[in-house]
Amino acid sequence: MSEANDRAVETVDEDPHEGGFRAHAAITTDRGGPRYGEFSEQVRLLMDNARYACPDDELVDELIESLKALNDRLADSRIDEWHSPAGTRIDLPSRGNITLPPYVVTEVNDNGVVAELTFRDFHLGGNNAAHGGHVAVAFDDVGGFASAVAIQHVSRTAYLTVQYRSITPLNTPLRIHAWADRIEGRKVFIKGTLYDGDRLCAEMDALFIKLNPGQA
Ligand SMILES: CCCCCCCCCCCC(=O)SCCNC(=O)CCNC(=O)[C@H](O)C(C)(C)COP(=O)(O)OP(=O)(O)OC[C@H]1O[C@@H](n2cnc3c(N)ncnc32)[C@H](O)[C@@H]1OP(=O)(O)O
Repeated sequence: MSEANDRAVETVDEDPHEGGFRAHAAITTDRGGPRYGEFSEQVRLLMDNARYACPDDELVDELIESLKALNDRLADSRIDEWHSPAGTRIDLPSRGNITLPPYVVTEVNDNGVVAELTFRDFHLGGNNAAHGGHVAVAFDDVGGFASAVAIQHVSRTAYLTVQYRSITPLNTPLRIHAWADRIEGRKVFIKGTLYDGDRLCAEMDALFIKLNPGQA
């Protein structure tokens, strides 16, 4: 890591370790400012381009210097996970979390959570199709969302299985749906589907456990 990264990590306050139940709900629409979404999009584009790039030596030298400079500037603005915009900006795709495949929630109701999800170049597994791991990541997050909606509490994935039914395309708006199939005490059984139009790409069967107060 760079010097700026070392500095940033040293100055982050120790997390009070409150587990899933935090005193302050991390839901915002303004952290990072009005152009934070554009910033996230540029980062995603960087990841997409890097996935497919084949730079020559001269360009690699140039890019390394540019990226070092960018990373130094970004590292100076690092804060702890609970206060960063990424993961809390509910007005942005995947709450502004660039590590997730971008999805936009279109429905939240008794039937669960529905979202429009697009795997991008960065999510390539092979042969222009999404990597299966990224499909599972999408199910985990939208499934966790559906669990939170069903029990109005934070829960954590105990298991998650994916049935890959057909190829999941990149750069195509897909429909992901997750819902609570049944709830037994702290256990929330979540099911999910991923469709490209009428074609079923994958299905999820998962168990989320409602966290106890203070549970880490
Ligand atoms: C707008 C904002 C949206 C916000 C939306 C945000 C969405 C984000 C979603 C991301 C979710 C994640 O990725 S979470 C990260 C990935 N998951 C993890 O790291 C979890 C690691 N594992 C754990 O922490 C733990 O094992 C837990 C919390 C899952 C369970 O531990 P516990 O709390 O001690 O519970 P425990 O007593 O063991 O189990 C409770 C009951 O569940 C059963 N059980 C527990 N695990 C399993 C299992 N794998 N398979 C079957 N059954 C199980 C037990 O038998 C028991 O049943 P019975 O005897 O009561 O019948």
